[in-house]
Formats: sequence, C-alpha cells, structure tokens
Amino acid sequence: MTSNTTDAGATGIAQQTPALQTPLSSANQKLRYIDAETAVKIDEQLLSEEGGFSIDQLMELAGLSCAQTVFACYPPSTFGTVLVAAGPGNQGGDGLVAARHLSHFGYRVMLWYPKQGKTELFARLKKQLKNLNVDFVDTDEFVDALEEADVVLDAIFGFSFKGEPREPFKEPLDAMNNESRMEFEARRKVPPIVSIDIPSGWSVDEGNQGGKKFTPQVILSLTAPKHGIKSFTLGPEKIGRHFLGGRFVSDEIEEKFALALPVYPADAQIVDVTGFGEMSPEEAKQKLEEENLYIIYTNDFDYCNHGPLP
Ligand SMILES: NC(=O)C1=CN([C@@H]2O[C@H](COP(=O)(O)OP(=O)(O)OC[C@H]3O[C@@H](n4cnc5c(N)ncnc54)[C@H](O)[C@@H]3O)[C@@H](O)[C@H]2O)[C@@H](O)CC1
Ligand SMILES: [K+]
Repeated sequence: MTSNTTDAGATGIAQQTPALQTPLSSANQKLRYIDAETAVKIDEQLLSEEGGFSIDQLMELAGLSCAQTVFACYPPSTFGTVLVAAGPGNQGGDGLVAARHLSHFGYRVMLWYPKQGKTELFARLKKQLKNLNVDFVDTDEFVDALEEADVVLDAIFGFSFKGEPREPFKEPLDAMNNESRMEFEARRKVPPIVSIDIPSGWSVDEGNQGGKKFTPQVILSLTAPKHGIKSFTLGPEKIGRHFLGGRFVSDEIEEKFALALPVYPADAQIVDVTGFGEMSPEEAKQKLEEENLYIIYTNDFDYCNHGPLP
C-alpha cells in the first residue's frame, strides 16, 4: 500500500489534500448553497411523476460521480485500496454503486455496510458487490480496515442526517475523527477521506458543531452544496478540494430552486468547484435570466449553445 502522507504526527490534513489545479476561473465563480429541507424537496421533485426519475437511476448517477471523484483525487496506481463506508439510507446506496465502479476502475475495495437498506434495491446492489469479490468488513474489523485503506469514501450519512450519530455508526465515526486520527497516525498512517454531500456526523445546516467531528480532504456535493460545508469551502480552514456531481437536474428544477449550477465539462459527471464563492438567490436568478437570454440570442443566429464564439 502506498500513501502520499509523509511522517507520522507532523502530517496535517492539508498535506494529504490532492494537488489538483484550482480551476483558473474560480476566483469569480460562485455557487448556490441549499439547506437540508431544500435538498429533500429537490429529491422529491426529481422522483415525482413530473421529474420522471426512479431512485435507482439517481443513485447510479450519484454513485458514478462519487467513484469519479475518488479516482480524480486518489488514483488506484498510488491509492490501491479503498474503504467504502456505507450508511443505512440512500447515501449508503450511492456508496454501494461507487464501490462497484471503483472495483471496475482497478481498486481493491473493502466495504463496511453495517445496516442494510430495507428495499430490494439495496439487496441487489450488495449482491453485485459480492459477485465482484469485494471484501465485506464487519464493525469490529473497521479500525483494522481503516489502517489498511489508502483512501476512504464516506458514504455514511447525507442530507437526512439529524442529531448525534447512533451505533453502529458512532464508534467508527469517532475512529475517523481528527483527534483519533492523530493518535492513529502516530501508530501507522491516516488514509485521506472523500465525503459525499456532508462529512458524516456534521449537521447538514450547521456544519461541524464544536469542531469535534472528522474533517475530510475532499467533499463531493450532490446536486448543490449544503450550508453545513461552508467552513470547509469558504471559511478560513479552506483546506480541501470541492467537487459537484449528481448530474440529473433539468433547467426547470434549476430555475425553480434558483440553483444556477456551474457548467460541467461536456461529458463529465463531476466538476471541480474548489475556490468558488457563495451566490445569493438574487444573483442566481439574475444569472439564470442572463443564461436564458444568451441561449435565445445564440439560437437566433444558429450558433451552438456551448459557449461564446472565439
Ligand atoms: N437529489 C439528490 O441529490 C440525490 C441524493 N442521493 C443521496 O441520498 C442522500 C440522502 O438520502 P436519505 O434521505 O436516504 O438519507 P441519508 O442517506 O442521509 O440517511 C438517512 C438514514 O440515516 C439514519 N439516520 C439519521 N440520523 C441518524 C443518526 N443520528 N444516527 C444514526 N442514524 C441516523 C436514518 O434513520 C436513515 O436510515 C443524499 O445525501 C445523497 O447522498 C442519491 O442517492 C439520489 C439523488
Ligand atoms: K457523508
């Protein structure tokens, strides 16, 4: 196993953060942040008759963007073993889908999935992983798996998390937190963590209250970033990378919730939004109006809609 960490103890989280290029234009770029209630409403809209999606479709797209984020930051040539920690809800499902892709991408995959979701979708996703010979890790093996892993995908809790983590999640989450990780690192090494939507244990709206929970190196926000991650993306601790994924939002939903999403590279499931600032609802509405005008203008002249002509 290999890691890009240096000596124990002195290694700060920032040093493990993947050294990707910050997008050149990020200085003037902004993102809209949403609260947990809005995230639920968007999810419901996508899954409604109007939205037309099924949950497994959304999960497949979300899971693919999770796997692509891990691959972009911690490629298997250097970070050969990934531990996927999957929770009891739909975020756990994203983790299962990501685990499948990561196995195909060339990682050795360990999966900790202590509380299976109730529907047959979760049973099928689990079966697919058994068929790929993914290593299933029990809760009493979690700390060993953490030591063995080169990178961790935190797919435990998403936008429906509330309160303080209950068992069987509490102890493993404690093992991932920074203080334990310091002790842990003194013993061996600390794998970097990629969190989906919100670092597990952080309040979705308020963030890392009391600063007691672990801080990941990378966050992948699905659909739109949640208020709780602002200390990571906007605060003085801006130490990690931030990506956006979950490419399933129609123009109608984007406008209804004033999301004003950034432009994804044409065929990509993720976009690097590190360094982007926060956009107000008014700015978002204005941006959407300008974009609509731009599309009308370019259509009039029979230009393509992918950007200004040189
Ligand atoms: N529209 C989107 O953006 C999509 C989001 N998806 C994923 O779905 C997630 C939301 O899924 P869910 O609404 O199922 O919820 P979560 O996956 O956030 O978790 C809900 C589960 O956690 C449990 N839980 C909540 N608080 C707890 C606590 N304090 N201790 C222990 N257990 C606790 C609940 O009982 C429930 O089983 C998102 O964060 C995202 O990862 C995708 O799967 C599909 C599309
Ligand atoms: K998470």
